[in-house]
Amino acid sequence: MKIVEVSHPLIQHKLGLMRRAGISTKEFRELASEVAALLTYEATKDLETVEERIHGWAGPLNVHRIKGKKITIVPILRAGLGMLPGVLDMIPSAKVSVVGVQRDEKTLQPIAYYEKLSGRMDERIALIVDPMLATAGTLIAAVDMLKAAGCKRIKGLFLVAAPEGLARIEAAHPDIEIYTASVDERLNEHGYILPGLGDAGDKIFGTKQLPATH
Ligand SMILES: O=P(O)(O)OC[C@H]1O[C@H](OP(=O)(O)OP(=O)(O)O)[C@H](O)[C@@H]1O
Ligand SMILES: O=c1cc[nH]c(=O)[nH]1
Ligand SMILES: [Mg+2]
Repeated sequence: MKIVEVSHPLIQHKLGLMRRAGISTKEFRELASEVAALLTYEATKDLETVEERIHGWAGPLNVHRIKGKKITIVPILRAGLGMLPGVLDMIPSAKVSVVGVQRDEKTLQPIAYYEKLSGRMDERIALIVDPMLATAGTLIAAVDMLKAAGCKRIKGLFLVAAPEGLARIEAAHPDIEIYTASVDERLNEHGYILPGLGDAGDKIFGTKQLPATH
């Protein structure tokens, strides 16, 4: 399976900022989107283009445009929405297919609860976006949905991935490609990535439950 850990200095710098304890919702959100844009640049390097003859300011010339039905971005609710603006900045005309999968906090099993896909999924490249690839239960459920809809070419963009999850997705769906800003050390006993980012969804949406002060 193609796994690309994108070690560009800009990505590493921004990911380092995201790892600080106490980061604000605003800053985490901005950085998630910025890293997503940079991961998109890397993940779309191999897109095929076709030549087209146009009239330029100094006369006719050949230019390149992306071939075929192009891309559908697939944010996994909720946290994947935090990466969507950055991906759309790079591919403004992309269709968006929304998938809802939530991990049961006790069993860590994925629960699929929503699906609204673009048309002609069989002709599109799907770019799944989700900040965290932990046990990979969520990703496997999302890829199952996309393949059931006819999707043949799937890439996943993650801010951070755990080695355990990468091994599981490779066993389940070796034909997809993974792009991540970091392959971290491991999962803890609650299925959180270490050193990781903590709960990415809570940080993007500002829903972190603070301990009671009385
Ligand atoms: O690889 P896994 O072990 O399945 O875990 C990763 C999933 O967990 C988080 O979502 P969460 O279930 O917290 O939902 P949320 O986005 O609504 O917060 C994260 O955004 C991934 O979707
Ligand atoms: O570390 C993790 C694992 C799953 N979901 C998160 O938000 N963070
Ligand atoms: Mg969450």
